[in-house]
Amino acid sequence: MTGTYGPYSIYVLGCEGVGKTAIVVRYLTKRFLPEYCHADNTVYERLVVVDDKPVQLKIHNPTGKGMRSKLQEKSTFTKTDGFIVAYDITNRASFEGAMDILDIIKRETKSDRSKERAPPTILVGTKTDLNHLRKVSSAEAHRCCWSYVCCTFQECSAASWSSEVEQIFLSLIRKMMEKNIGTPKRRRKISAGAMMNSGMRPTLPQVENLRKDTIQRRFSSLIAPILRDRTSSMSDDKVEDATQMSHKSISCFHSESVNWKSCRFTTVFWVGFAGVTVSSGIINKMGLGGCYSCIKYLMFAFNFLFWLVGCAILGVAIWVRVDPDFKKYVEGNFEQLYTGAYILMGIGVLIMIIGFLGCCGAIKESQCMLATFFVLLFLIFAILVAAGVYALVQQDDLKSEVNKVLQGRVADYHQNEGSKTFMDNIQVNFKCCGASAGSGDYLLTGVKDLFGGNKVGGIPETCGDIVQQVKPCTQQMFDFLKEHVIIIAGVAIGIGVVMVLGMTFSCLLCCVIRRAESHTV
Ligand SMILES: Nc1nc2c(ncn2[C@@H]2O[C@H](COP(=O)(O)OP(=O)(O)OP(=O)(O)O)[C@@H](O)[C@H]2O)c(=O)[nH]1
Repeated sequence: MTGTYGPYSIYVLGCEGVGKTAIVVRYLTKRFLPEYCHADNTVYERLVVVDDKPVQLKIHNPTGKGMRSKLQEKSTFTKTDGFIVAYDITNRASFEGAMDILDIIKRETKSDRSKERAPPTILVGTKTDLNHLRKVSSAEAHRCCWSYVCCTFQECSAASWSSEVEQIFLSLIRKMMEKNIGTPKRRRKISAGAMMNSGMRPTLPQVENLRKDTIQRRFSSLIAPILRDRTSSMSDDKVEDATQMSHKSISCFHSESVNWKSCRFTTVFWVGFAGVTVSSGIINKMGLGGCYSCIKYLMFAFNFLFWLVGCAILGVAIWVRVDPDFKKYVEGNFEQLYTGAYILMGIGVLIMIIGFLGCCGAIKESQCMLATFFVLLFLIFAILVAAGVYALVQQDDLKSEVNKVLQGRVADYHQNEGSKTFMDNIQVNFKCCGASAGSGDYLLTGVKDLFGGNKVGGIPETCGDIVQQVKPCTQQMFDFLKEHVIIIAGVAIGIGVVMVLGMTFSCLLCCVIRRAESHTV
């Protein structure tokens, strides 16, 4: 490090509430506080290192209130080396305000300096974590920025990424250094001692005060309702104790030199409190930020898959209904399969509709679509749970129904080719015979002979050997289900979890959208 560059004077300008303080504090402390209280025209002085060179900065952060009149002061432009002009991407008026400020900078700096000496300016779109509420596109801001001398454009979120904010300051500082403002004429080597004497401290008293102020204000507003709530059932002297303790703890922060030892217990308490309140505040103010986008795209991907599954089910159902080979097997024998195909078509279409609502609802951030998605998913979930419970409770009824169907097919086995194919398939696949009495079921079947007697049709070959012949198909089929109950339960739980996740995400997304909308109004 050869010497210190600067001091460079940077003005951070923009309308009220666009997040000027947030980006300055983010750059200087790498932190984001959801609320800031600061005096007008706060100046932060800091020594930073850029590309191995020490650079002294003076960052001016006037409040957005009455920005126009502040810009009438000529000194703002003559003594400034670089500008950051901020607007809130979710607030169009703040963008127009930023354009006005750029106009004023353009006008004022042209009269003071040559074009080449115009101070580097960065137009910054803030709060990109609220992208879903964006009112100013990056392309438009880029276009507008081009018409100003030495103006570049960047976007950032002080709430989410400190690196974006750092990049903004770094590029501005580099530009100021490139322009040689402050070097070598204004460059001076500043020793640590000289720095202390001149009042330029590497620490940040303003930021410390700001943080202390913010914490105090937040604590005061927090403690009031809590104390009110906690003390409502206390005796008078206990109320007095509690009030004194809270005052004592707050006064720890008020005192000029904080005596951490004497405030040990209360400090621990408040630090915990601060953690909870600051993090909940961040979540509230950020509209969930990156997490929100993550849920949004997860929701989209999940529902796109859901939609594809719906398409596949519909496709299979249509194929079952129209395929000529399948028709040969089904017609006259197992017409119920067609009913099944129609049911599958309905399920496929329903899944496609739900997937479509979920996809569009997530991408378009439509509360209406997301709510419909939630209601439909909830209905299906309820129906499936009810059907599952019914199947478990009414197992015996179900068994007798299946048995009836099989007995009908066994009775028809020797007369109807369809019933024969049907039973043969079941008997081969489940290694069983007949419906409820094994091969005995076939002894009662057959066609009447010429003399009117019962002609025994015989036991089908597909009933296999003597061991298989004693296994009735109804029992075998239910045993199969019992053996595979873990897999069936796993699949059912998997489907349930996916549905519950879908419902939770859609609810969460709806809440975030609603909260973010109310946050910007
Ligand atoms: N979601 C989100 N909120 C932000 C961001 N930056 C600032 N805010 C919020 O915007 C509000 C205003 O931020 P400030 O930094 O005080 O804005 P300012 O431009 O300094 O305001 P003035 O000094 O009044 O002109 C605060 O509630 C911040 O929490 C951001 O990147 N994302």
